[in-house]
Amino acid sequence: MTTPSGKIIPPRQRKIALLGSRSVGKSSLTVQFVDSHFVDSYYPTIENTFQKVVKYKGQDFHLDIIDTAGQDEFSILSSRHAVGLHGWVLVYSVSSRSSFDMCTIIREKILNYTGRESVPMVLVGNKSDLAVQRQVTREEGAALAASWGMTTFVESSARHNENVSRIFEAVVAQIEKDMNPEPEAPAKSGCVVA
Ligand SMILES: Nc1nc2c(ncn2[C@@H]2O[C@H](COP(=O)(O)OP(=O)(O)OP(=O)(O)O)[C@@H](O)[C@H]2O)c(=O)[nH]1
Repeated sequence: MTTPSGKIIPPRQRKIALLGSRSVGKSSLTVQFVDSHFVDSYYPTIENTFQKVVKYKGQDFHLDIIDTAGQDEFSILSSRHAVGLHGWVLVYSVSSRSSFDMCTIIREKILNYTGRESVPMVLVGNKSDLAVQRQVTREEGAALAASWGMTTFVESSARHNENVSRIFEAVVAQIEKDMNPEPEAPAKSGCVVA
């Protein structure tokens, strides 16, 4: 990419991790985003890294997307999933109350590792197509995201490719905001719900 004056703008490298309980759809969201298809079968992930180039505000971003193993309350979050990363996607399934509760635990661990009060992060309620099995309302998801000061909350369906790219756009936007804060911008309250 070049500026109007011909100067080459190098792509920005950004590292993002998807974290959440087992079987919430972390791999499915990643594969849908990177390879545009849905995998119906379930293979527990150990860890995979995917690459994709996205454009945000005219700038190319090379994303390293780390699809992590599902967490439970006893798993020890690896420092590799907290330190040296730029952004995080916390995923739960709207059909699993325990996976929703797990997001709070994982967020605490990330904040502890990074020593920060907030980090670029997007909360995602996946499997929004499972209407009958729903255990967590959209309002509860949005309220949790807002209580953490997040500006975006996304409900997605990897199965139907709904709001999948929005998740990654939102996390890139959060990262850029975090790295280039606008001191003059008036503080906005509220959370955009997708
Ligand atoms: N109905 C529905 N099923 C989904 C959706 N996303 C994932 N699944 C299914 O849920 C199961 C688990 O999906 P994965 O993507 O493997 O979940 P994961 O979070 O990566 O699982 P771990 O590797 O154990 O952490 C698979 O059978 C998927 O087909 C979705 O949006 N809707």
